[in-house]
Amino acid sequence: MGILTKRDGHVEVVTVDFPPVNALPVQAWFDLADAVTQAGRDPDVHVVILRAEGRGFNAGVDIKEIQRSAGYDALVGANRGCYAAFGAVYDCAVPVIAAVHGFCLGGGIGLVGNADVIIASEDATFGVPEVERGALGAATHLARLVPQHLMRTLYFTARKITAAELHTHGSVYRVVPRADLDEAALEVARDIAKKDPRVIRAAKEALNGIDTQQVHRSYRFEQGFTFELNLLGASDEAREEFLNGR
Ligand SMILES: C/C=C/C(=O)SCCNC(=O)CCNC(=O)[C@H](O)C(C)(C)COP(=O)(O)OP(=O)(O)OC[C@H]1O[C@@H](n2cnc3c(N)ncnc32)[C@H](O)[C@@H]1OP(=O)(O)O
Repeated sequence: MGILTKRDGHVEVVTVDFPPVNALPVQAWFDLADAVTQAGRDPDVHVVILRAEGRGFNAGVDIKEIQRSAGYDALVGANRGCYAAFGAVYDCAVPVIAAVHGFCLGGGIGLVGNADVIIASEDATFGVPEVERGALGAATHLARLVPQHLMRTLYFTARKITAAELHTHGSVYRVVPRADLDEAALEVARDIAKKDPRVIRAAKEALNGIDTQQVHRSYRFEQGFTFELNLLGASDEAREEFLNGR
């Protein structure tokens, strides 16, 4: 359990393992950020794969941790941890390949939307249920996966979209059977790892440099509304509703 790392040649495989659903507590977001950043700093690493164990890739922030914590430390921590983890994927000095299975929700979209390549299994679904949780955020990242009006529709309705649908939009590169997911991600990773790492690192920096979307500022802007909704009490009500099963 935890954020685990394993080297496969020049590929660093970062695995998220927080049963039962990979809803990450505050510390795990920071640990994930550290693992991805450290991997990029290692000159022997040419590419990173981000994957998960268990029922789904990611269920977002640990809502229970926020609700059982007094004050706002866990809420602020979750927001700062997500900012750090999403940013680490984007800023990683080498390409990050997300290998997604099962559900990918909320914070999971933040990770995947900032990744360089997305491979998904046939069972994968993606969604941002923030409006039902009294939070805002990850629209920045969902907007990287689908066109604007679909992003808005998904955001306002909290509906999910399948890996196959994302493939039609070009954001998911390949959709494969669940049993083939790791190998499919490794196949792309090895292809990248074969190239001159000096060129690949320069290419990552160049692609970030010409990106029209300022992902860090954009997400930080969204987070401001999460804090407003918390001050209004709307967020607390939404989280209690989720935990009480309504
Ligand atoms: C910027 C980022 C923002 C965010 O990330 S906001 C949070 C966004 N995430 C969500 O809203 C996810 C909500 N969860 C779900 O939709 C479902 O769950 C799943 C699809 C992930 C899994 O569904 P199923 O397989 O039917 O399992 P289950 O019985 O619903 O959940 C198993 C246990 O996991 C707990 N759990 C699920 N999600 C979270 C979470 N995000 N934070 C804390 N706990 C969570 C449940 O409550 C339950 O627990 P118990 O076994 O004690 O009843």
